[in-house]
Amino acid sequence: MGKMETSHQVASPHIVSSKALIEASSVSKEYCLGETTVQALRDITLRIEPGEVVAIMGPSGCGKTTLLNCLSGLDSISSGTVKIAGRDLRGLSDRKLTAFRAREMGFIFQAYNLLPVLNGVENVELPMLVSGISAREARKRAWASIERVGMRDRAHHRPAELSGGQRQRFAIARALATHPSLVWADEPTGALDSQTSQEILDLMLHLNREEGLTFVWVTHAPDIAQQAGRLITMRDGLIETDQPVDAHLRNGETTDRKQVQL
Ligand SMILES: Nc1ncnc2c1ncn2[C@@H]1O[C@H](COP(=O)(O)OP(=O)(O)OP(=O)(O)O)[C@@H](O)[C@H]1O
Repeated sequence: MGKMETSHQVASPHIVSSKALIEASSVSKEYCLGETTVQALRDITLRIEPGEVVAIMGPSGCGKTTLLNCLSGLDSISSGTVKIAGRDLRGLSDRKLTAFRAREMGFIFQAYNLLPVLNGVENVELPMLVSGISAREARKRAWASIERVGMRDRAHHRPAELSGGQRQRFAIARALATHPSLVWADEPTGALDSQTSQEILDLMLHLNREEGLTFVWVTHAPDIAQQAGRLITMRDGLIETDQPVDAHLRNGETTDRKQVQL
């Protein structure tokens, strides 16, 4: 499969591809714990277009991370269908799914997930080396990606020598290095102070505007969610609301950033 043809051309919300980037139909997920079954997702149907920034909020345990894991193919679903760029994930073998994910999606986590013994550039290139890209090409792409997040002068530092915001920039560089069209972010600023958190959000929003990258954020924070283009709220494994975020909220024209309520 070639690259998603939507990359780099859909920063404007006015350009809507006829093909959804993410299409979930009646997705359910159950976890079996001995005699007990946890119904983590119940019949979720959802469509996300290329170029969107979507925030998912909801109380602890409502299924946000499970939804992200199931939509991205990190976890299997119990029933339903998930298609990414028209590709049904269940039709892929484990090996093909891993390769598809590595090529087409980036992941950002609250805990950065950088390896402490590697410096910044080595952390960024590692997943590419693992997925079989040549050392020379991986290094080239890693530097290009580090450039995009403004971390060139920190690239030879190990994570312990970096601030939280700088670590997250390297994690974003790692997520972007394969030029995915879609980036999943689970509490991407959860470990950061509010100013650094805003810088990381601004970076992601810039990448969305300038390069058409699609972002799905899982977050607890209303002030982050209201900077997305669309807000999905969940409760008990269900989608409770799904609506655009008002433009005036998104542009920060209000002083009350708590207006997005669960
Ligand atoms: N691997 C697992 N095995 C069993 N149950 C699980 C597993 N992962 C999640 N669950 C359960 O599924 C439900 C949804 O969990 P999930 O982590 O998706 O919630 P969340 O909304 O992301 O929560 P939080 O905001 O606290 O991170 C919870 O009841 C949780 O206990």
